[in-house]
Amino acid sequence: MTVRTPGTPASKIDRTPVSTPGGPKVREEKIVVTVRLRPLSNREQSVRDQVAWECIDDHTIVLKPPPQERSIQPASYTFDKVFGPACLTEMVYEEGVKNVALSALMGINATIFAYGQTSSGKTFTMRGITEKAVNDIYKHIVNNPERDFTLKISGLEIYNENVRDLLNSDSDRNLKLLDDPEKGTVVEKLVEETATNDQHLRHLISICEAQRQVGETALNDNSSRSHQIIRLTIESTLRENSGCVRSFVASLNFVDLAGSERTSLTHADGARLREGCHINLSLMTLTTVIRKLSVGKRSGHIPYRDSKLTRILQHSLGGNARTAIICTLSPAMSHVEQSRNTLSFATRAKEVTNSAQVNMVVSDKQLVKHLQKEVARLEAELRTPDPSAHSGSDTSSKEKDLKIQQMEMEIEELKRQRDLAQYQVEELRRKMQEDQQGLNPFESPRPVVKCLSFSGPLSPKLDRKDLARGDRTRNTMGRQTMRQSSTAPFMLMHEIRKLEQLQEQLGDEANRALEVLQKEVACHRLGNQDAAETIARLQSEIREMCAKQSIAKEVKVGDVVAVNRTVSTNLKEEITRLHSQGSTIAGLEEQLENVQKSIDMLVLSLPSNNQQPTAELTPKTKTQSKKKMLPLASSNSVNQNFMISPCSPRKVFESEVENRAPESDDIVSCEILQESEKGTPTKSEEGTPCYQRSSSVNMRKMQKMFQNAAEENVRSIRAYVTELKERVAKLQYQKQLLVCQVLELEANEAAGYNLENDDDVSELQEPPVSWHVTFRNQRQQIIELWDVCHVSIIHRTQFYLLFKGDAADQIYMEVELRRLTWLQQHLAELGNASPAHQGDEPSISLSSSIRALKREREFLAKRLITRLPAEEREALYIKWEVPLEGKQRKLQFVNKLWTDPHDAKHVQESAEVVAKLVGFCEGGNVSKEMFELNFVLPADKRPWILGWKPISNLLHL
Ligand SMILES: Nc1ncnc2c1ncn2[C@@H]1O[C@H](COP(=O)(O)OP(=O)(O)OP(=O)(O)O)[C@@H](O)[C@H]1O
Repeated sequence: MTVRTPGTPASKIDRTPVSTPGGPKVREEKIVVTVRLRPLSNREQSVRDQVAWECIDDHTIVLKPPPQERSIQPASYTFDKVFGPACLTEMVYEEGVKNVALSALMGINATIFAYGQTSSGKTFTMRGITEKAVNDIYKHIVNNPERDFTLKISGLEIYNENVRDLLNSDSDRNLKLLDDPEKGTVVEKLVEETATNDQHLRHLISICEAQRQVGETALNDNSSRSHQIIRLTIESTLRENSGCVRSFVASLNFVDLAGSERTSLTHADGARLREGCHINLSLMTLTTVIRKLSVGKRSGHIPYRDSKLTRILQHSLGGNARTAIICTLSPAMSHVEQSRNTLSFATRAKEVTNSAQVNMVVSDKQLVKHLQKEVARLEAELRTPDPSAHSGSDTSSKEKDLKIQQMEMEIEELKRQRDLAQYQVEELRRKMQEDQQGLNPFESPRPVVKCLSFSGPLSPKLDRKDLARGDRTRNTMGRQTMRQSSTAPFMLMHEIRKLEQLQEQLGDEANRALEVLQKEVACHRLGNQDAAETIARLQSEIREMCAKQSIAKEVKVGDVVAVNRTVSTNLKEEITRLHSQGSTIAGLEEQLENVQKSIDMLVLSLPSNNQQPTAELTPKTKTQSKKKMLPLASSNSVNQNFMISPCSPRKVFESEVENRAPESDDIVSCEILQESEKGTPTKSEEGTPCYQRSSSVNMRKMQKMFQNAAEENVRSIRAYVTELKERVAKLQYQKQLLVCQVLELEANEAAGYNLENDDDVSELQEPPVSWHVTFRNQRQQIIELWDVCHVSIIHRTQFYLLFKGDAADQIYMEVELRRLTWLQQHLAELGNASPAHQGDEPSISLSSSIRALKREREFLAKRLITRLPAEEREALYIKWEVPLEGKQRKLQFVNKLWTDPHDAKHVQESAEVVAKLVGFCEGGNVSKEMFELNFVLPADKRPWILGWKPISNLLHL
């Protein structure tokens, strides 16, 4: 049989908090500490020992040394209760521990300790307390007939650190303590007897006491030489018919400790001395545990395991139990020091907090009983269908229906999810097939990744400002390129062809956009001959461009593979051809830029931009506005279609033909409309046909509608052109990337790598790295290269804020990295030599980069005043450690930005500051379009942006 520790009184425990309405779930409670001062013993009286202590009230005990004992300082101690020599044990029980002891009847573990020096009255007190508690327990049982109570008792003593069973007189052996993950510490094979009644219980208790080790010392004829623990386990359940299967279960421990003793006073030797040592040692551990617990449970390690006593009583010390300690004192002057120690222990114990809970248990036996009853009831119900039970079955059938409905819905949902998943798989498969066929490299970055991106880790970290390391990076990149598939050169050419097809497509789209715009202008009848002419000119240029491209198109993609034996020659030819075509893309960009300008002009001329509110219009302005407005409305149908699919002008035009009436008809219909609204034709100042204005409300409404439609049309075209521009920029980027790769291949070839015999490539191949990791590595490398190459910090900020690891950013990251690597190499080769001139622009050099960066920092320093309020500036100076009294603080501050590429926080904060100064973050809309990737010449040329231009010049793009 196994006794359970107080924290785990039963095998299947479902602990629920102490039911204190409105109170905390776990009852946190300090240990109840009382002091009992016994009368002077006969022995003490016989040696004329004097009384040193006095209980001055119910809570305070004071040390009052007699006048002749001048060396002893008076002292006062306060506790939950103090009991003087005249107090009976009953009072100690009633007022000191009863509450705690009887908690066990409600499922709360409880422990009552007696602590004190030898012969101070512990055993005397605990015997009385145990007796009183047993009385009360049985009184409670009698008073609560609705509950079934089971009382079990076990008794053990810890003698010389051995655990002995006090109910098993045959067993003299040391019982083992076992650690159970669920129950805590358990004493193996400890006898547990079930008490049949109070008499039986008392008898069992008396057996325990009789078994206990007692010996005579100089201070006590019957000195307890061991710590005794009598444990009552009380389990109570509501009686059978209640159907309740949960029980309260708790342990009530009566702990009579052996007394601390001084060998000098007990005159112990031999066995007594050995006992005394063990007693003192385990009490010392108890004191340490209490001391540590008194300063808080989280005060580090609590040495419960240092003695068997503290191990067994762990739950009573700061755990799941209510605990009361009675500290017993001898009043004798001769024991003042020992009594002081006891009071000091008591004072510590007052500060220890326990967390008691109600222990509920579901016993297997009860559960089986309950289930058997339930089964019997259901069987009976089935046998005799009772009409009253019918309504019940109706309810349950309704519940079933409801459940079935619910399940059907769940099945439907699951089916839907399955179909969706199947569809997604199909989509994925289709896309993969498309990718393999290389249908459209723009739609997804995947083909680029497959053919162009690095698969291995990037080059090692660059040392700051170490241009000489360019070689290493270059070689690493070269090797990385080499690690790509041996078909890389063919794939490159394949990619180039695909890009060209795309470029052609873009040209087509731009042309269509222009056509739409031209029609819009024609309909507009702005009289803006210039705009119409410009657009016509642009159209013819684009047509010309398309014609040029068709010659190049004659080389089919498939042909590339056919000529794979002369890879190097082909690549060189490709480069030459690309160089010759470089201006085409630039031209396309420029043309689109012009289209946008034309649109801007249109926007400026729209009624909304120069029209006053109708009520305030002068007759002249009214005439003008009407003149502009009506034809625009007539073309509305075209542009509504255009708005639906701005990226697919082919569709737009098809529907345009179907839906749109001739322009002249539109005008006529407008005229008719106005005529019918009793307007009179008139002439404008310019003498162009004009339409009668209507003063009616309907006419005003119509005007408003037309105006809105016109604005919408222009906005749509504008958005479309912007998108085209972005796509052209992307195309440019991809082309650059290809050129970079071709250059690298050439360089590698020149360096002796055998492109066509790449047998050991597989050996070099490294496991694929996830895009996220690659992105982080690439970004870090880019940041370091920016620093090394003194790249514009505005550019750095733009790039840093724009590309944050999106899958679609791969190509941009690679191009940036390649450009920078190229630039680093170029700068290293050039050193500080005077740069050669490329056309009108001087080629970039290290010193020119540094100068440009310096100018940029000066510009940003000036912006500090206009962009940031004084308080924010001051805060930044403090944060960035710019001396408050220093000169040129603005420049000092800006000079600190973007200076440490290895500090991620510094980089982030630098980017944030620069973004604020330049105004990137305003409105929170940082878009890729906004940056235009620096391939389109910025309208607002700043010296720092020019820093990039020579790179493209050097690449002849
Ligand atoms: N409150 C009291 N009133 C009268 N007599 C008392 C009281 N307390 C203790 N005594 C007597 O004092 C003597 C010693 O008491 P007791 O054996 O209980 O001390 P103890 O602390 O258990 O000692 P030990 O640690 O050596 O076992 C006993 O003879 C006991 O009857």
